[in-house]
Amino acid sequence: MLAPLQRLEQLKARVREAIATPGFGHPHGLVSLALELPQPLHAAPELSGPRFQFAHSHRGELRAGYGIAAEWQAAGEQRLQRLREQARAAATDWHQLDPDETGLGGFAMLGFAATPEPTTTPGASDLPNAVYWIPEVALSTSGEQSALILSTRLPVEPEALLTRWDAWLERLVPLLAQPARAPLTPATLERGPSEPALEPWRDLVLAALDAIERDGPLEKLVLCRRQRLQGHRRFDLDRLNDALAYLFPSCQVINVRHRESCFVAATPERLFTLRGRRVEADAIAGTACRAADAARDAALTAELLGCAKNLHEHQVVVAAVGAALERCCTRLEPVEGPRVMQLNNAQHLWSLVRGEVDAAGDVFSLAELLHPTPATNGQPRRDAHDWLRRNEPFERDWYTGAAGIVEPDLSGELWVLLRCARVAADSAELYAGAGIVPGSDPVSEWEEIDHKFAAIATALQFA
Ligand SMILES: C=C(O[C@@H]1C=C(C(=O)O)C=C[C@H]1O)C(=O)O
Repeated sequence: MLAPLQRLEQLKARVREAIATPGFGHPHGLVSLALELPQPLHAAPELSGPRFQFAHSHRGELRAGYGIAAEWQAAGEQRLQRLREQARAAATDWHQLDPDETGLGGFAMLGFAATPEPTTTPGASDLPNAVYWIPEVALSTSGEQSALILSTRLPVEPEALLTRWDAWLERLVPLLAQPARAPLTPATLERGPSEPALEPWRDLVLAALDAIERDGPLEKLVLCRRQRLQGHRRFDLDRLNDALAYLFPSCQVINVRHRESCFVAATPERLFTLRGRRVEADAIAGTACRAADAARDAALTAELLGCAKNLHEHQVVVAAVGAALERCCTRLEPVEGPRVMQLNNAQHLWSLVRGEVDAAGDVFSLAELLHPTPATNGQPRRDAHDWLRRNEPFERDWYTGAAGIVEPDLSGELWVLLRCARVAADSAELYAGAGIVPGSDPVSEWEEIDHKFAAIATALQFA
């Protein structure tokens, strides 16, 4: 193993050396070059242009990408099947070079909006409906091992590639060694109106309850709100990432920026993890707030575990996740849970559903089967989707979509896009929702969503 590469000039020399090797001479396909970095990275520094980040403090994991080496976009009912075909074709011709034996390599990001219909509201989104994206430059940290990974389509002219990659290294490498910056004085953020406002929200919840209680298939609907926050300074993504990692160390801190605004989330909920043939999915539904006083907090936890309405809301999700996995698994393990997942601003009922997928299983087929779960949409899936399309006052865009890292063998992990905001310059739009089942009360659900908004709102104050 080579000594850790600490300086820009060393990395540039390594890149020049690598570009001259046969790996770059293939007449087609993709090549990724991984070079060892000396220290674990906790967050990916901000650079202008397209970027994404997935950072998980407790796990000590970071995956980030900048620029676009290759990407495929899709919308409509077939969006995941179409991306799957393209990802499969790309995977068969993707050469991985790992001269430092880091064990790390090129990867892609898969992300998609809540629903496959393209947005109809002008300006509502600057993210593609669904995208499979191989970044030109990536950072990867797993435990103590870190790498910088450069990827390109082939064939490529070596001198042009070297010029391009040198420019990336010059922009990025000096930022990797920067010490954490001192936090800013928390800013006052002005709350804009909530969409819907309280009265129309009450009507919406009552209409949902009516639809559920009528003789029909609907068992559960998840309704959401949008809240605008206006800051007095431009939000700083590095500081926002630091604050989210500090406040939510057990959540996945996600950023995705394709064009202008940055979609940011600190989500506790995995859609699934697929490693080898083993799949693990979270079922999270049923929420209580936290209390500063330990005895009160324990009482809230006990209440949540004993609340029939929350247990029913949770069970609907467990059953749907189990049924989805049954369709692609050769073996399912007994469900683990519900237990309580505690976050800074909320606590949730949480169960784990695990199994072994059949030979056809990959991230795309699992995403198709599992997304959206009744945790964010409702049950049954199609009826809930149609009801929400007719009744929700705005488009969800990527909120309650999913995103994550896909390995070249099409295994990987996707996260449900919750506790999120679309951040542009000095303003942010926050999205959050709550599950409605018989017994749900409009005002309690309104307050539950306020607690969920607090996840990103608190971090934005320090950005
Ligand atoms: C829809 C959201 O959260 C979902 C709804 C929950 C609930 O209603 O109890 C809990 C966790 C999430 O699955 C959100 O945070 O926006």
